[in-house]
Amino acid sequence: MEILVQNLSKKFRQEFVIRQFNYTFQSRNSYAITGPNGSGKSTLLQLLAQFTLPNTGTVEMSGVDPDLVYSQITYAAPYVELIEEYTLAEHLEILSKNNYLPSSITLETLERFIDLQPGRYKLIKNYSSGMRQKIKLGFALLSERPVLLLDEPTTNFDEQAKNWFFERLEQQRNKLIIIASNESREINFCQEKISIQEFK
Ligand SMILES: Nc1ncnc2c1ncn2[C@@H]1O[C@H](COP(=O)(O)OP(=O)(O)OP(=O)(O)O)[C@@H](O)[C@H]1O
Repeated sequence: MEILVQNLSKKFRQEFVIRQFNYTFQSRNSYAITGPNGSGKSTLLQLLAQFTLPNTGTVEMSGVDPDLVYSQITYAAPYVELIEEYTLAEHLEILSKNNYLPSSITLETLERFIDLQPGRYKLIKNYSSGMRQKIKLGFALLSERPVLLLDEPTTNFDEQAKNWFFERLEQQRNKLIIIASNESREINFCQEKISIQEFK
């Protein structure tokens, strides 16, 4: 499977954030999107996930209906929020119903995977920011969708949480992984490096 991106451009007001981005992303490969703050890394991930529309260009996924590209993608980012007033179990129920997570994932599996103490009735807003980040990443890593988009995944993580994340990410090398980052360990995990500055 591959993602073919052709002539992708995005501007906000009159300013191009990304201009003429052409690239082919391959399954079983990993890509770091790098660039300074405000250079367009998150915008590129959002374009790939079809969260936002481009001004020009296309994103095609081999063998997938163009309107269903999003259904092949998992996406974890600081701005993709959990629902504060819901519990972990309620999130799990929604994500299973939407086929984001396999129905075989139980609350116990999830809590074990993300190393959390059982808390059936604990609301998301009562978890720390690092734990919430772990929950988001846990959902993305437990999904069986073939494309994994991660925006600054280990921001706010301590060393132990970073180790937790990279051990599990290593087991996902069969997916197509794209990480927007300026953090050396995240960049070094990836086989390919793409500087967003080349597409201005
Ligand atoms: N919805 C929007 N409306 C207007 N401008 C936007 C919008 N989204 C992003 N931008 C602008 O586009 C530019 C790129 O933002 P983006 O968040 O993609 O950068 P980034 O490289 O991910 O930054 P960071 O490293 O700080 O997370 C910025 O100048 C930002 O202000």
